[in-house]
Amino acid sequence: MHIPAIPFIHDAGLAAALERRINDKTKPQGSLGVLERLARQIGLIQRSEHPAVARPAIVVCAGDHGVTAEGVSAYPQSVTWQMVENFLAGGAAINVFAQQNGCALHIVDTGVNHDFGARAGLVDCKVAPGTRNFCEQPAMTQEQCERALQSGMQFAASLDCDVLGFGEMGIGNTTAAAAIMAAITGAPARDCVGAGTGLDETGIARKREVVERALQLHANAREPLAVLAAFGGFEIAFIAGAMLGGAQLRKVLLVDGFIVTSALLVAASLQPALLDYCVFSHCSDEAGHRRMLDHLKARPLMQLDLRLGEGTGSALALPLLRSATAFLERMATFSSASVSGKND
Ligand SMILES: O=C(O)c1ccc[n+]([C@@H]2O[C@H](COP(=O)([O-])O)[C@@H](O)[C@H]2O)c1
Ligand SMILES: Cc1cc2nc[nH]c2cc1C
Repeated sequence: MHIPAIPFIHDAGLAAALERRINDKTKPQGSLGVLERLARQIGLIQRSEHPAVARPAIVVCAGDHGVTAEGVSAYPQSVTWQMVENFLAGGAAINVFAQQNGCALHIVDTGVNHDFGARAGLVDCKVAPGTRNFCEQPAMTQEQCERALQSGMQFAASLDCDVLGFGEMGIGNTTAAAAIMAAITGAPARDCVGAGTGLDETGIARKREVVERALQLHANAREPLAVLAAFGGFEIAFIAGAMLGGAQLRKVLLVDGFIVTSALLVAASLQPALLDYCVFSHCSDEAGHRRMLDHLKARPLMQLDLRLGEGTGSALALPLLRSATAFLERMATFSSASVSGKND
C-alpha cells in the first residue's frame, strides 16, 4: 500500500528566526525550558514564527480484540461498546478534559463488537466486529489492516485542526500493544506486559505467557505492517494511519499513552520523519510505556500516573502547548520592555 511521504520539518532559516524570537523575550536564556523546545517544534511544524494552537482535536478510536478470549483483561469485552456509548453521552473522562480545554472530540468505531446503528456523533469506520484471537491466527488480514490504516489517513485529512491528539478505547488492547512493542523493539515480553486495566500478578503472568506464545506463532511477522496485522487492533492501525495523514498535512501530533505509542512504533518504523511531528503528552503508569518512549528517544511532558487511555493525557497537555505558543506571541522583548540584557 502507498505510505505518504512526510515532509521534513527542518528549516535552518526559520529555526534561527524562532531562536532569536525566543531569546529576545524578557527571561534568562533557556529559562522556559521545555516550553521553549515546544515553541520551536510547533513553529517548525507550522512553518511559522507565530505558531498557534487554535483548533485542537482529539480522535478517540475504539476497537475490540479477539485476544480477550485468553483472559488478558480485568474487564469484559462489552465495556468497549458501553464506553463508546458513554463517550457519545459526554460522560467519560476524555469528554470532561476535552471540553475543559476547548478541544474538539471525535469518536470513531474502527472495529467494535457491537452494532451501534447509524448514530449522530459516531464516525463509522468499522472494519470488522473485533479482531481475531492472535494466539490462533493473525489478528487481521492484510486487507483489513490496510483498510484501517487508509481510513485513519483519510479521516485525519478531513479534519480542520492544527493539533491532532489521539486516544483509544478497547478492552484487551494493552495485550496487542505489548505484542507490537516486543515485535518491533525486540524487548522481551516481560518488559512489555503490564497490568492494563488492573490485572493482579497471576493475570499479568498469564498475559505474558499469551504474548510469548503469540510472538512464537507470528515469528515470521517482521515488517511493520506484518506486525500490525499479526497483533492488531483496528484502532491501533487507524491511529497509525491518522498519524501519517496528519503529519503529511503538517499537524502537531499529540501522543497519549501505551496503546497510542504502540501505533506510533508502527507508523514511525514506516516513516521515521513522523517523530518530528510528535509531542509526547505523558508517561503512562502502564509498565512498558517508559521503555517504549525510551526506544523512540521521546521525552514526555508529564508523568501523572495516568493509565486510562481515551486521549486523556493528550487533552491534559493542551494547556502546556498553548503556553508555549502564548509566551512566544505575547511576552515583551528586552527592548520593548526596556529590560537590560545579559552582561556582556
Ligand atoms: O493509555 C494507557 O497507557 C493505558 C494503560 C492501561 C489501560 N488503558 C486502557 O485500558 C484498556 C485496555 O486495558 P486492558 O487491560 O483491557 O488491555 C483500553 O481501553 C485502554 O484505553 C490505557
Ligand atoms: C471503565 C473503563 C473505561 C476506560 N477508558 C479507557 N479504557 C477503559 C477501560 C475501562 C474498564
